[in-house]
Amino acid sequence: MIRVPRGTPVLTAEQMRAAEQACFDAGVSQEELMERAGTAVAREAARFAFGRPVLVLAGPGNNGGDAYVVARLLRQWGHDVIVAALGGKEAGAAGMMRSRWDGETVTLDDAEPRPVLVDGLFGTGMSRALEGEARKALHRLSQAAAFVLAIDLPSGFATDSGEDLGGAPATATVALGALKPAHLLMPALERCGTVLHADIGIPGESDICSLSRPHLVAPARDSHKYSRGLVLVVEGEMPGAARLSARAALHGGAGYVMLAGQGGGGNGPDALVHRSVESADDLQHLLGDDRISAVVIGPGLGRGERSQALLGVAIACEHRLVIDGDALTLLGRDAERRISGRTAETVLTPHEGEFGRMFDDGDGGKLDRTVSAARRICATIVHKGPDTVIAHPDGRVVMSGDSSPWLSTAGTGDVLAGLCGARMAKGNAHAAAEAVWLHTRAAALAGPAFCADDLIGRIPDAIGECV
Ligand SMILES: NC(=O)C1=CN([C@@H]2O[C@H](COP(=O)(O)OP(=O)(O)OC[C@H]3O[C@@H](n4cnc5c(N)ncnc54)[C@H](O)[C@@H]3O)[C@@H](O)[C@H]2O)[C@H](O)CC1
Ligand SMILES: [K+]
Repeated sequence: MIRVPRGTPVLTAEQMRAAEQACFDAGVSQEELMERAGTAVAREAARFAFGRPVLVLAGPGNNGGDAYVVARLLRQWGHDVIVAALGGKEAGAAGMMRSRWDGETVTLDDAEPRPVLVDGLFGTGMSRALEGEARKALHRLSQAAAFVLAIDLPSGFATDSGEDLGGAPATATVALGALKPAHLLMPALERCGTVLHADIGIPGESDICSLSRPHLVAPARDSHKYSRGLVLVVEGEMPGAARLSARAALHGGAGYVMLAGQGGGGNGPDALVHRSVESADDLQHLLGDDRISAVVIGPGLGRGERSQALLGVAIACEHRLVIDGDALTLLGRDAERRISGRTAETVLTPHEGEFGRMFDDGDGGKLDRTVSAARRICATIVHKGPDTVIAHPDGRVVMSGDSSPWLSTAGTGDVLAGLCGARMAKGNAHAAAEAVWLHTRAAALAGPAFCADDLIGRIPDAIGECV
């Protein structure tokens, strides 16, 4: 189920205001923008209302201004609409839209619940916790509604971090002009419901965009296993995890996958080549093979001295490197010092706990913290979770908010690490986003209650949708 529009620019509140200002400077009035915003939302409200009575919440700012446009248009189209207002601007576009509403208006306190609620209390201007009458009424009215449509954002969530400031959930949200980080970050991500993007003529340029299906190309006719990429996966104390990564790399498009360690390869596919590595010196020797395209270390690595020594050799090598799992824990707060000097492309794939152990928490949201860490460490960070943030050192960011909750099972992180290795093997700058998309899509195809081995089996189908 596509919850968020794919490949769509994501703008922060400040970037949004700058984009709106650029429109005003180009001669588009705030009233015109508000009319476009309100029309886009009214069309969706009419679609979902099915003729049921509508209650429109109008806040004190421009989100409220949009709400008055929605109410006026729905009434013109024959819908039964009442506005519940919280204060309200006299001046400006919002004041004008408020004055053009000639239907019934009640206070939030007096508002009776109705089946369809349009939430125009607060949007990107949310600056502090929602309290008092506004919070009480919003929760009372949204809980009683059968369908809640939020204008731009569900009221009560911080635009740039997705933090819950006392907000209430929506069934669907119409994102105006561009997506905002809150549409793709927990907990707001879960409260937006289905996000619809309304292009209202605000050109939104951004380094941040939502994840989209990659365009992959089938191997050229003269390809061979080395030209498609040799991925070496380092085995550690738990060889099964490395085997999951290695199998994921094989199905993820690598031409040749080598499993290097003491595990003997287990009963993995015969296509998986096992090379015995006892010591760090053995690994160092193996990494001297310049046919290697990418190295994956961390899944099941363990945290003992031998693991630390293997990690040291992998970091020092000249190959593209994926660092996951135990290797991230071994790096800890030393990550920046040990990784930032690498010349070859490096991708770290931490979950929230591993990220917190490597980087100071800082007070920003997940997006800010990941972007800042990627810049500092000069590596790509795939900050995993239901809201995955992929931050590149050059400032490019891809956000994904559509992953299956069934991914919360052992080994799926190992699979993603192997997929990253396979996609990096071709040396493209979008490898991490490709891997995350394939991982997310394979999970959707695997349906409910899959295990990591099932997930691997679905990767070719996901690739099939991209070539
Ligand atoms: N993106 C677009 O293309 C357009 C967006 N529009 C709409 O404008 C809002 C943003 O409007 P703004 O006036 O900046 O802020 P809000 O309406 O979200 O908030 C109103 C006002 O409320 C005050 N406030 C903030 N937090 C609280 C709180 N916790 N309790 C009480 N009051 C609070 C604060 O002073 C805010 O200024 C955007 O979301 C769109 O809906 C344009 O209308 C059209 C183009
Ligand atoms: K809103």
